[in-house]
Amino acid sequence: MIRVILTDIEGTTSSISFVHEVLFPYAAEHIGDFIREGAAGNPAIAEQLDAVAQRSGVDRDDIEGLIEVLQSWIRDDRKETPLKALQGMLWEQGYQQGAFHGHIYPDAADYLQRWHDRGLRLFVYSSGSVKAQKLIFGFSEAGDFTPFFSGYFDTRVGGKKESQSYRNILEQLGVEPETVLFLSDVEAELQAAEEAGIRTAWLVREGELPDTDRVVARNFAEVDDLLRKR
Ligand SMILES: CSCCC(=O)C(=O)COP(=O)(O)O
Ligand SMILES: [Mg+2]
Repeated sequence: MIRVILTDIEGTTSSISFVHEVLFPYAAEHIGDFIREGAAGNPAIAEQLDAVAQRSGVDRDDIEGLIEVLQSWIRDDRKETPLKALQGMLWEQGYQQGAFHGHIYPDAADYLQRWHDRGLRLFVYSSGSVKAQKLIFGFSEAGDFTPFFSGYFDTRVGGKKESQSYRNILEQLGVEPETVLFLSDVEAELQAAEEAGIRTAWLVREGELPDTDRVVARNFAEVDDLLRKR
């Protein structure tokens, strides 16, 4: 029986276009000045720049070089943990200033609340940092959804296409794999979760349905139908 829902964000609870056409461009526009102003005096930024330098091989004192690396990672949608941490800090400014609100599909908003009220425990697993996850749900256009979530996981538990990451999550949650349903729009993530014994549903929100043996859902109402049948 499913007792835990673990959900991806981009393409699952929220649109890919919001992430790629609003969040990423905002980060690209502001990250240079954010780092130039904070590199020396802000230990949280400095810590991430240490990691960018280590990962890229660019000299730690070459601030413009590090910014260039970060810009290229944004362009290439690289799921690098220090980039994701810095993006979370930047987006906090954007949300707080009202530059944008988090997108959440109406069906996701509806069923997250219903599942919470029904006693299911809800967790997020996204490549976006935990801070970014709390922001998109906390400042969503439909209100604050953070009270419905019991916890958040990001790439600090490992990459989303690696089965060990899901084993790490199971260990932290202290639950049996077959009690967890993972929702994602990316098949390689579903495959990795299944290798850890977790149940999955593939969110295919647009376009043709794939020819697959996997459990597929168009939206969270269809996921709910699956839950009720299990
Ligand atoms: C947490 S909102 C920003 C999402 C993000 O930065 C990202 O890379 C999307 O990753 P996901 O694992 O949610 O597909
Ligand atoms: Mg996704």
